[in-house]
Formats: sequence, C-alpha cells, structure tokens
Amino acid sequence: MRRVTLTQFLIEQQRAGRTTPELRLLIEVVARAVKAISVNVSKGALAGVLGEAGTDNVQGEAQKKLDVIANEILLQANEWGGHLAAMASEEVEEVHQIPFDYPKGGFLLLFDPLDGSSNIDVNISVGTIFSVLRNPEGDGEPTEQNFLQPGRDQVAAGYALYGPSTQLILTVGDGVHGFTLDREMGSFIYTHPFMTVPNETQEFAINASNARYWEPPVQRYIAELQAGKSGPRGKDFNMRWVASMVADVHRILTRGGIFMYPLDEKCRDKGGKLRLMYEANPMAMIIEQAGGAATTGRERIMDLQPTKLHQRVPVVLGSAAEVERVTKYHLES
Ligand SMILES: O=P(O)(O)OC[C@H]1O[C@](O)(COP(=O)(O)O)[C@@H](O)[C@@H]1O
Ligand SMILES: [Mg+2]
Ligand SMILES: [Mg+2]
Repeated sequence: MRRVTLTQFLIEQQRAGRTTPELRLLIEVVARAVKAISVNVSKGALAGVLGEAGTDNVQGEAQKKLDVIANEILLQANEWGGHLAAMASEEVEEVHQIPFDYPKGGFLLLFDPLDGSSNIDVNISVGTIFSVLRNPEGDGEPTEQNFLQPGRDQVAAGYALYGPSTQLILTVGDGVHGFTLDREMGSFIYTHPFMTVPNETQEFAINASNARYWEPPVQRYIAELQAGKSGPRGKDFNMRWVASMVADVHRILTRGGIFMYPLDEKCRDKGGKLRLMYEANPMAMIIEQAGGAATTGRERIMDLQPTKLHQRVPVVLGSAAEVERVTKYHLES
C-alpha cells in the first residue's frame, strides 16, 4: 500500500490551492515540534520529565515539567522556521514576538502546549492543541489585539494526541485529516482521510463531579441521558471522561459523542473552564469541519468575538443533533 506522508499530503493541498507554501511550512514546523514533544512524553520517568515544575502559569495553575518542556519546544521550533509574526501560549502571559532581526511572517500561532496536564503523571493520554490566524498587521509586529479574531477566521487548526500511538489531526478548512506517527521512520503517515462525526450518538462526556453546580438546562439534558431506555430519549447512553480534552474530542471525532464543559457555579466568575483561543476555537473548527457542531450552550463558539487572549468559555461540542438539543435547552430556559 502506498504510504502518504504529511509532507506529501500538504504538497497536494498546496497544488490544489487549498493552502500556501507558507502555511504548509508552518504546519510542518508544528509537526516537527509535536514529534519532539511525543519523544519526551513517551520517555516519561526515564527522561525525568514527570512531576511539578514548581512554578505557576498566567492562569494561576501549577505547571508540570512537561507543560514547560512542550511550551519551550513549540516556541523554539516556530521562532526559527514557522513563517510567523508572533505566538500565544497557555503557558505565557503576553504575546511572544518573533525575534526582531528575523523577517516577520504572515501568521499568528496559538497553542495549548500540553493539554490534560493532570494526566501526565498517571500515564494517560495527553495532547497539544493549536490554531493559526492571519497576522492583520501584514509584516508588522502584532499586538494582543491582533490575536482577538473570531474562530471562524482561523486558517488552520489541529491537535496532537500522545496516546498508544501519536496522532496529528489537522484541518486547513477542507475537511479533517488524521496522521499517525511512524516512530521508526520519524514521519507522520496519512491514515485517516476526511474524518467525520456521526450526527447522532449514545455516548457523552462531562465531569459529573460538577453536577451540583450545573445550570438547569445541563441538569435536564444529562438527567434525560441517564434515564436511558425508560426516559424521554428511549435509549441507553454510555459515559466517558478522560479529562484530557484532546483525548475526549478525539474519541468523539472517531466514533461520535458529545463533550461538555458547560458554564457552572464553580467557573461562572471566570466565564468557563476551557480557553477560547487555543482550546475551544481550534476544537470547534475541527468538529465543524467533520460535520459536528460546537457552541457555548447559547451561541456558536466560532462566532464569539474574543476580548482577552486567555479568555475562558463554556464548551458543548460533538454530534450535531446532540449539540443542537443542548443549545435548544439553554435558549428555552
Ligand atoms: O479536571 P477536570 O475538571 O476534569 O477538567 C478537565 C479539563 O481540563 C483540561 O485538562 C484543561 O487543559 P490543561 O491541562 O491544558 O489546563 C482539559 O483538557 C480537560 O477537558
Ligand atoms: Mg488544555
Ligand atoms: Mg495545557
């Protein structure tokens, strides 16, 4: 069987006019960084990368060593070859400018370097999430304001999943494509063309320990699922919660389902739990490109006008029919 590498796939996309040489190279640099992160993640205790870093990030969360390592790998790789003007990361408070003596590129890169940090030390899947925007300053130096573009303006989005195998999932606005890392060859191989989310599902993902804080529409929706065959839905539902958004979303992309981190009394002051610019927006683009839907419970995530780089939002995404139902319950309440 002919094996198509990520590079070959991207060249095909470029030939078909779906991407530019600059965007192709940017994605290749991100993929190279992902390989380096994958090596560190898989070595675990052997490389001494587990445990706390002893520092807090901008959001006041304790950083793990791998949060810091993954962030450094992505920043360094992209400073020197990513056709970028600037970057933004979950682990960095301010916009990270590309060094001054280097020509500015036309894109902005945003990322969550290590998603699912609480799973690092217990050897459960973690990931990296990224989003690419245009630099509205042309070749000028971007400000935080320049990053505050709605998700519908993303030119590419993707994530890497460091699981039993390392996978890279990518969209440049023409469907969702999956690649699996061949560790011996060091190449990402095109294994999952045009991934789609089934419209209906019997599986849901939510942190049920927050049930007492949920709003009434979420209480109603989950109670109906839990009622199973004898309830209004007339069928049984199963539940899964990895607590790594990348892993939970990847399951939904593979076999359908709904993922929710809704607004609740615990996270109301912050606006939600998950970050808009480098968690919700890229995942929303991927899920929509795969035929699913993504809302805050009230509005489409990709239509939100961001107000802050590290803004948090409620997230409801996955199989379209289920997301529509949850959104309808919110709008009716
Ligand atoms: O600990 P909880 O409430 O289950 O939250 C899990 C969620 O938090 C996150 O781990 C947040 O991501 P980070 O690890 O990048 O901070 C998501 O991946 C996941 O969906
Ligand atoms: Mg995260
Ligand atoms: Mg993170």
